[in-house]
Amino acid sequence: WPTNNRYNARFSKRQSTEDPPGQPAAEEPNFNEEYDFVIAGGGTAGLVLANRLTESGKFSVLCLEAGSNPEIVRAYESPGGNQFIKGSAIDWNFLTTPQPHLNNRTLQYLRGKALGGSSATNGLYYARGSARVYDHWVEKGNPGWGWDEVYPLFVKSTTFNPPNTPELQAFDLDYKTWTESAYGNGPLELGFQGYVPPSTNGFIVAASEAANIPIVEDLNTGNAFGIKHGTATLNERLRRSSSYDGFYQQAKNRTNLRVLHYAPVTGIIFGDPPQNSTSPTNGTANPRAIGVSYIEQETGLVKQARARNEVIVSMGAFHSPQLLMVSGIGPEAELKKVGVEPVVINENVGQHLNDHSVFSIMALAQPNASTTEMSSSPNNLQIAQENFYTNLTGPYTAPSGVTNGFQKLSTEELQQIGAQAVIDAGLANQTHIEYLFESVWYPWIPTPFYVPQSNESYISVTASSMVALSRGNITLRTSSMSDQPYINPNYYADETDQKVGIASFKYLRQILRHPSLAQFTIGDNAGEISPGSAVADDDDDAILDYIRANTIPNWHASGTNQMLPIEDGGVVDPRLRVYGVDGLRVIDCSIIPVLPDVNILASIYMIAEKGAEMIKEDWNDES
Ligand SMILES: Cc1cc2nc3c(=O)[nH]c(=O)nc-3n(C[C@H](O)[C@H](O)[C@H](O)COP(=O)(O)OP(=O)(O)OC[C@H]3O[C@@H](n4cnc5c(N)ncnc54)[C@H](O)[C@@H]3O)c2cc1C
Repeated sequence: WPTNNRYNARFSKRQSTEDPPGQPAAEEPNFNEEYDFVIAGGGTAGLVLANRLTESGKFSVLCLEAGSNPEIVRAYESPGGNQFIKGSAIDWNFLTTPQPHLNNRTLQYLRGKALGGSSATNGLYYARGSARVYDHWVEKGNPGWGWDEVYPLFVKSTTFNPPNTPELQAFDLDYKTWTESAYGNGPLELGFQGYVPPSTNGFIVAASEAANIPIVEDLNTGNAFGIKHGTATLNERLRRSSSYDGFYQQAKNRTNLRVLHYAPVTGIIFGDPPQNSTSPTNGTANPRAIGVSYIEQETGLVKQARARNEVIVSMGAFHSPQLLMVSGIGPEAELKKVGVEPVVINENVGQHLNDHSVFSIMALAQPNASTTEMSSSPNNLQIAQENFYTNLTGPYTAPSGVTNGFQKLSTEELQQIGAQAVIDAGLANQTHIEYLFESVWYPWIPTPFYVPQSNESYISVTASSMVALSRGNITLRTSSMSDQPYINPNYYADETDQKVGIASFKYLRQILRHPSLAQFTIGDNAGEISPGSAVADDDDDAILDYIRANTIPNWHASGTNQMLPIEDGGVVDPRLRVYGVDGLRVIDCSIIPVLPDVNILASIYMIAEKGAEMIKEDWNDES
């Protein structure tokens, strides 16, 4: 990867005798502060790192977060309040580019903008992938990331709260099972949602019988194939446990940790390491990241923070590649487009965006089988909130859906539906489709077939391919971090994704029509109103049209700084170091080389735990 000397020309410290006669000395960064590590982004991964890197006391750490404290949108803490985060001050409110394979629709893309990042705003569902997922990462060129190596880190992050208190025991406990040894005593608290309507258990039985998904004790022990009530990031008072609530609260009073919110990072600074540096990469010819610039929004002042050891970028799948690119690390044409002088050309930065997406079938439901009514009037919401805050009862104690089942298709079935490419990609031996139950109308958009009415109740059954092969990208709008990048997930570009989508639609119908679930619906065809009878069971073209009209993200964007050999599309090596640069790692969802076969939050906690462990090894912290 070619480099140039921009970092030297702009920022290197030079002896005045070395400067050519008559030339001014090179501009030096005016560092305001100095730490061992500077973490750009105080989200899910960023706050795990902030905690782990300061626990022994050996290092000082600055962590910079663009957003606020999440408590400015208090609804973030409650399961029922999840519906009020979308469009609020703790979300980035991104839009994708028009999606060519989804009728050119522009999609809302949610992303947490606060300490805790997306762990403070997400759907609360916690799941580890199949062992095969991580072993696959190793096969792709990432030693050290196999299931046996990463499983202890999944365990380390978490504490499981059994439903032991009188309040939790008052809820229906069917299918709320767990394997005790799968959890440790870490800062991230897990437990079960509270109230769920009876249709939720109906869904579990229906999915197990109609889609051949076994009812299991736990999905977090290396076999993600099965169904039960999901583990949720909730404490025993059913308040959200995010990286802000767990990892940050545990570490915030340490004198060697400084965490700033309202402090957006604007660029990475390159230059020489400090003279007494003991960097493991000291003396290489690579440019070296020595700090970051940021805006301290509360004073309006621009600051530059020096990182004696390393800069760690943890800004998520969209902003992390954007920061690399505006700082000079990225595809040549992309940097040229906005006039950024290259530091390291790497064509892979911002590419290979991989995401899961969802679509649903909606049915008219009996009011007590749905939680739609809770949100249908301010009065109902007030009652639900009061019940939650005073005695931990009622529908506000649960998000509208964290009961998910994961289906594994046989090799024969994959071939029969036209998904040989899934097998070829090494994804045969994992789960293939996630089925989700929502006790409301979901996704929240109307479809071409039905507009949700304020006086009706709904349930939705949702499918998400866990083997999405389509790839999109993140590209620059301008050279400034103040402007959102272009986000193109490119859903359904790959024809195999279309085949898997059609197959999963057919299973959704079978699940909805199964008597265990259909009994809670109103009307013909198990209450199906979207798409309803206009789309016949065997009309694949009409099914695909429906999917194109109804798909939204499942919020698992990843891969834009893949951990892979550089010749295979990589941006970081297996120790999460950016190729061609010293003193710079990326540790967040952007490094994922192959998406897990479940929702990805648990894997981000694991990646951050592993990143912290590797940094401590490299900098001789033996704690
Ligand atoms: C709405 C939603 C629902 C989801 N539901 C689930 C779920 O139920 N289960 C599941 O497993 N996964 C879910 N996910 C996915 C999961 O939460 C994310 O993949 C994960 O939290 C990402 O972690 P991260 O550390 O990579 O990024 P984030 O947690 O997003 O952190 C990135 C941080 O960087 C900050 N940042 C950005 N730019 C700058 C800048 N210039 N300077 C400083 N800071 C900056 C951001 O504000 C943010 O705090 C969901 C995601 C969303 C958005």
